[in-house]
Amino acid sequence: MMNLADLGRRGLVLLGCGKMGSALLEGWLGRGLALNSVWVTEPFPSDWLKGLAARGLHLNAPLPDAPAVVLVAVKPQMMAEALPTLGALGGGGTLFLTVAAGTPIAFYERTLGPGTPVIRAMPNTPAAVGRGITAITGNPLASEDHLALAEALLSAVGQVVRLEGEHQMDAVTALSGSGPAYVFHLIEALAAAGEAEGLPAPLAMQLARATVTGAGELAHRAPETAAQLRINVTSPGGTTAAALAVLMDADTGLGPLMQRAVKAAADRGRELAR
Ligand SMILES: NC(=O)C1=CN([C@@H]2O[C@H](COP(=O)(O)OP(=O)(O)OC[C@H]3O[C@@H](n4cnc5c(N)ncnc54)[C@H](OP(=O)(O)O)[C@@H]3O)[C@@H](O)[C@H]2O)C=CC1
Ligand SMILES: O=C(O)[C@@H]1CCC=N1
Repeated sequence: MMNLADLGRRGLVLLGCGKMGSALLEGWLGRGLALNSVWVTEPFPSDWLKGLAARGLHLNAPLPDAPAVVLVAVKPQMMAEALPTLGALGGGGTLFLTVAAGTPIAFYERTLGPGTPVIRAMPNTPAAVGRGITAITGNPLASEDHLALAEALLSAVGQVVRLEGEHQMDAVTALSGSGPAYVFHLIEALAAAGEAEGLPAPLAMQLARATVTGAGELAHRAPETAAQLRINVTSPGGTTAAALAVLMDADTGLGPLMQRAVKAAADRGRELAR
């Protein structure tokens, strides 16, 4: 694991520091990255960022000539406006690590110059509690050292997996990038169903939230497969089996519904890439 303090000499730049940029920065600072080795470009900085700036982080200040890494964490819709401001850093040994959904590596190469190492990463918001999962893939100029550096940076907020190539990125975005939202919606839907069965709203929400987070933690820690954990809950002829008959219906169950949802997200990723 690379020592984040090693980045201090050349510096690390964040272009955009909203939810995802902040989650990553918090993880890095927690692992010993020095505040004065971080430059953040962000039009509307949070109070948290302003507090860090008071303690040495460079906020909306002139950038170093050749930082080790630029993390790009603006929304894809802002990319065409934001990225060209860093054009001077392209092609000069700075690794561009981007978490933006949809925007293809070719866009960065066009904007920053073909000699620029680019790694595209797809994290997710459990990064905020160190339990994210991030998938990465790079252009041909991204060396093994660059990939290892990206892995070291991103492992500060959870697991990291390498993809076979960029062609897998839309599916990954639709599964793990957007996936936490599906789980949060499951909590909402479960609570609403409990209310429909007569429970008061606060109790239904407490039960639903604890059930989803508890089941998630069990899935995280237990050696069994998800299928076995499901079977462990299901008494023959009991209540769970009755619910699963609905949820596992081949036509109207959660399987085909989830396929439609994930396909919609992947299709949107492909649209954003155009
Ligand atoms: N949220 C998620 O679950 C995930 C997000 N991503 C990707 O991460 C990226 C960031 O998303 P997220 O953190 O949620 O979004 P946010 O809107 O929270 O963060 C984006 C930040 O970039 C800032 N910004 C806008 N224009 C510029 C500019 N010209 N220069 C510098 N900064 C600018 C925005 O400022 P302002 O608010 O003032 O406009 C904002 O603070 C996106 O590309 C998204 O696709 C990837 C995986 C998961
Ligand atoms: O909704 C989005 O576009 C981003 C990408 C993955 C999660 N959030």
